[in-house]
Amino acid sequence: MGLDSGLARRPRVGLFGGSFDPVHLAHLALARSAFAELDLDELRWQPAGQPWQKTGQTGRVMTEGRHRAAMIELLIAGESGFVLDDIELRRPGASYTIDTVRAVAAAAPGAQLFLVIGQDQYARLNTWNCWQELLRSVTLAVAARAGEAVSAPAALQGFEHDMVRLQMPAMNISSSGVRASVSRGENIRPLVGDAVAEYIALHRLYETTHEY
Ligand SMILES: Nc1ncnc2c1ncn2[C@@H]1O[C@H](COP(=O)(O)OP(=O)(O)OP(=O)(O)O)[C@@H](O)[C@H]1O
Ligand SMILES: O=C(O)c1ccc[n+]([C@@H]2O[C@H](COP(=O)([O-])O)[C@@H](O)[C@H]2O)c1
Repeated sequence: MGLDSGLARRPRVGLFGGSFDPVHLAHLALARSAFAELDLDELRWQPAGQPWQKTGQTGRVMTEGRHRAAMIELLIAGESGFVLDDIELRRPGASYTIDTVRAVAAAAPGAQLFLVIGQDQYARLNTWNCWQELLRSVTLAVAARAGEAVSAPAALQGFEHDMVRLQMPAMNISSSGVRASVSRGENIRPLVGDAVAEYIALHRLYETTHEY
């Protein structure tokens, strides 16, 4: 055993899950903020296969996973430390983050895991599957959303957990807003960047969306 073996730095891995339907520039800003502020070795973008809270009750149909993944690849091309991880697209059934965390932890024992989310998801984290185990397994990294400063929701108060506030200033961009803009024929380049806007136009995504 080497003299400094007890001092080895644990790999710091960020998990960034989302519907990403489509991915947009606030996602990129959030990922960059997390990567820099948390001193991550790697940030994994993990598009959800079946985001059950978005599809379950409403019956909303997600854009095919291959399109959502392709748009992420375009957006993160050239960003060092960012990887597309299709673990949730390959897993059948509802996408539960706890299953992903268990799988990543088993594959990378010793890694410190950071779960990157926006305040809207932090506010409802107690509705997630096995949320208490999840909170014991990761450090949350939370960003403000427009009109929603980072703040622990009442339902989590009294349940100790590690949480880091990200410094990223709130950005008023959402996937639902992008979908609505496309269906109105507006220019979405300022919301998603050129490459993703061109992909959406080429594949004629979101043109016939009726609910956002
Ligand atoms: N503008 C934003 N600022 C901070 N976090 C964001 C922003 N947009 C999305 N996120 C976070 O990114 C993650 C993935 O979000 P998601 O793919 O659902 O995008 P969305 O814009 O919230 O989508 P929708 O409008 O369809 O609900 C979530 O944790 C969400 O809170
Ligand atoms: O694990 C759960 O039960 C759970 C419930 C709601 C959301 N999530 C995850 O949170 C991430 C953001 O979700 P969304 O709906 O904002 O795209 C995405 O990876 C979802 O799979 C996870």
